[in-house]
Amino acid sequence: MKISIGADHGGFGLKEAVKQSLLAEGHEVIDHGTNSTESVDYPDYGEAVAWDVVNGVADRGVAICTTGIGISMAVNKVRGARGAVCHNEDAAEFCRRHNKANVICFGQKYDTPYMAAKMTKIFLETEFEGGGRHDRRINKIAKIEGTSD
Ligand SMILES: O=C(CO)[C@H](O)[C@H](O)[C@H](O)COP(=O)(O)O
Repeated sequence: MKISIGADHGGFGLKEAVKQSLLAEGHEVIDHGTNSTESVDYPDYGEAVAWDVVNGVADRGVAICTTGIGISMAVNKVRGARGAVCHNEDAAEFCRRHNKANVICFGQKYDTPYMAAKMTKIFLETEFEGGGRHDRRINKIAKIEGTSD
């Protein structure tokens, strides 16, 4: 798959680790940076990842900051992006199965490289269940933001 990834200075180290795990799994990676621990602004990186996914440049996205919170807020401001902050495997699975998340968000403060790589793998390999109630809810989210899914 083609994966867009981005992080601010607070997520830089974890981004590098997740990027390496993606490459090792044979994925193509679009890396929007940042490329050091020099202070930057997380909305710039969340937005870049979200647009890649929404525009079909990437199949899925990974966005990382210190907590995962700020960058997920930025991701979710882009119409059609569904960013999910995950800190465990169950969340990584269910954000796909029920919520059709297209961007997974991590917090370097909470998520180890091992766990982030594991959650990313689950996120990429799990399909949206679809079906009546899940489609209906995704469509309601799309309606809130003025898009159809
Ligand atoms: O976690 C974040 C946003 O939710 C960011 O990664 C920031 O690093 C965090 O807000 C701390 O900011 P600082 O400029 O690194 O002190």
